[in-house]
Amino acid sequence: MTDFITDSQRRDLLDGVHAAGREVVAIYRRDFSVEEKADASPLTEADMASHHALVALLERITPGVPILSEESAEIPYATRADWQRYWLIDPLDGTKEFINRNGEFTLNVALVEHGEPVFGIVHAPMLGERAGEQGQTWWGQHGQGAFKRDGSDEDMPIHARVLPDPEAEPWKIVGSRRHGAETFDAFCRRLPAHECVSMGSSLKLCLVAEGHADLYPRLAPTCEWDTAAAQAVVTAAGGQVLDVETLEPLRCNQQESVLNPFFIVCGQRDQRWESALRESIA
Ligand SMILES: Nc1ncnc2c1ncn2[C@@H]1O[C@H](COP(=O)(O)O)[C@@H](OP(=O)(O)O)[C@H]1O
Ligand SMILES: [Mg+2]
Repeated sequence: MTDFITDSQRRDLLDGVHAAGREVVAIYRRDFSVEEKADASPLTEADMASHHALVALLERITPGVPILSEESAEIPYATRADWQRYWLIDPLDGTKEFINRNGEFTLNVALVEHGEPVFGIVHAPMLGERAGEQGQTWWGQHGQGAFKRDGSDEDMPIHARVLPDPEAEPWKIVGSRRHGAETFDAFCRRLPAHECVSMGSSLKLCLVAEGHADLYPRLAPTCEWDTAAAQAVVTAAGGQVLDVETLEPLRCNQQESVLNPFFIVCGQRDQRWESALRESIA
């Protein structure tokens, strides 16, 4: 459990992430330029505006705590390996969804302690009834639980749900709009009765955290900043984010590479999906 983030710091962080979200929304609503990064992935003005806003916020609230952002990731492992505690951020996850203007993008801020995401905020400024003003926000903190804000500052507790009897209620499986469709289908074919839903960005993990989805198998690459904030939400909501090979929780900052192993997000472990997973990745 982290007592590093006090209630007042958390309030300031949530306010600051919302302010960064409003900067992103202003860009979303006008014409914006799209560049290509070295790895051929897109970069917009909004990614950089959010990056600068979040870095300034974190430096103000927790001076001296190191920050690793998708947009300033060139910090060698020799330096990062000594970090006991750091902020890991993805200023705009789902950049392609942002460009397509379907609203399924998020701002992601995680506090990682000894490799474990212990606190996280995921903010989707263009979702919900007050899209573009308050949007929707999920946050979780070890020892405090997980919560959703939907259009207001009210924190509603959320929980990952117990897997239903699939004969009575099909399992809900969430997958990416763009990545890993073949392996996702191979896994789903081996499951009992289920329904699939597609979603962009770290919102997929939030759906499991709030009990709107049962499983999110990610059998395609992601980076640590894509998942850390939402992993903190999922675990605080009673769920898990597990490496598909070891079924151990994902850890950050364990090596030079910031690539995650393939993983599955669940409310709880269950033999039925574990055997489907083993067969589909064999
Ligand atoms: N080949 C690859 N290697 C690493 N990460 C990848 C990847 N292909 C996609 N991703 C990650 O997957 C995220 C999008 O996932 P999804 O399509 O499920 O929403 C991207 O986030 P960004 O939008 O922040 O770049 C990106 O980080
Ligand atoms: Mg991302």
